[in-house]
Amino acid sequence: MSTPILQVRDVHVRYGRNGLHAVAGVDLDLARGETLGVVGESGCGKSSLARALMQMPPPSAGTVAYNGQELTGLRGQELRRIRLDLQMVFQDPIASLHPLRTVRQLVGEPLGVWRIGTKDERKVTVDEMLRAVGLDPDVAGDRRPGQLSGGQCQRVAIARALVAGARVLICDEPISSLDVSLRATVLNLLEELKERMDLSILFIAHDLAVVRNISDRVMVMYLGKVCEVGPSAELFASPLHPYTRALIDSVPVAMPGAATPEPAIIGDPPSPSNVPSGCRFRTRCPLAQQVCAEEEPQLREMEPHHSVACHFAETPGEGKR
Ligand SMILES: Nc1ncnc2c1ncn2[C@@H]1O[C@H](COP(=O)(O)OP(=O)(O)OP(=O)(O)O)[C@@H](O)[C@H]1O
Repeated sequence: MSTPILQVRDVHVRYGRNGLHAVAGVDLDLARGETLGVVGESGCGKSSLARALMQMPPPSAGTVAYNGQELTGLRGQELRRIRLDLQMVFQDPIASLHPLRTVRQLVGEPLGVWRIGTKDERKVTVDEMLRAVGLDPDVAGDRRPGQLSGGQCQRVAIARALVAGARVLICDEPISSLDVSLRATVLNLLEELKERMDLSILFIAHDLAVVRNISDRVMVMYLGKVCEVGPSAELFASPLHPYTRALIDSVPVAMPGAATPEPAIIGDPPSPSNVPSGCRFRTRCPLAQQVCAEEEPQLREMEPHHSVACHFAETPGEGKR
C-alpha cells in the first residue's frame, strides 16, 4: 500500500489555561483518493482536529505528515505553501468569503498571491474552475458573496480551495448550514470533483446519514477520542461500538410517514474538562460495567481495518468481555 497522503499520530489539542483537552490522542491515515468521514456529536473535537491538521494552529502534541513531510514544525512561507495543497472548506460559506470581493477575485486570489501563471492564464483558470463547480463565470463572476445564495457561496468556497491544485480537502460540516434541498447537490459536486481532480477528502459531519454515502471509511469520535473506525458499508451494517449503534439508530428513516426515531442516546456528552474515568462513554452506555470505570479501552482491530475501543465489542448486548 502506498504511503497515506495524510498520516496523523497521537494528536492532542488543548485550549486555555486549564488545558481543556478537546482532542486527546487521535491517529488517522487518509489514503490517496480516499474519503474519510469523521462523525460525532457537537463538541467532540472534530473541528479542533481539522484545524490541527491544517496547523491552524498546530496541535499541542503529536505529528501530522502530508506526503511524508512533517508539518508541525513548519512556519511562515513554507507552511503557507503547503496549505495550497491542503485546503479547508468551512460550514458557513458566506462568513468564509470576503464580502467586498467579487467571485472572480475570490477564486483568483490564491493564484495571484502565489503568482501562478500569467494574468490571462489566471483568468482562464478561474473561469474553468467556476464552471467546474457549476457556476457560469459570465453570470456569477462579478457578483459579491452577498448577492449569492448559500449554496452558490459554498461552490465559490470550493472553487477557491481547489483552484491552485489542492490535493487534500478538509470539509468541516460543509453542508450543515445549507438549505436541505441544496445539500445533495453540494455532496454530489464534491464527489464529482474528487474523481475529476484526484482529491483525498476528510469529511466532517455531526450526523452519520450525511457521511454514509460519500465516505469510503468512517471514523467515529467521542469526547476527543476515536471510538470506532472502519469501512463505511461495514460500519453501518455491523457497528461495533454502542455509541456508533446509537448514532445509527438516531438517523431518521427517509420514508414518508415513518415515525421519527426516539433519541437512542440519552443526555449530553460530559464536558472535555470533566472526562469520566476509564471509558469516556460509560456514563451514557447501556453496556457499562465496573471494568469500564477502571480501564480505558484501547482501539483494537476486530475485523480487517475495522477497529473499536470498547471492552464489550465482541458480544454487544450480552455484557460479556
Ligand atoms: N478556541 C477554543 N477555545 C477554547 N475551547 C474551545 C475552542 N474551540 C473549541 N473549544 C472547545 O473544544 C471542544 C471541542 O470543540 P470542537 O469545536 O472541536 O468540536 P466539534 O466536534 O467540532 O463541535 P461542533 O460540531 O459543534 O463544531 C468543545 O468543548 C469546545 O467548547
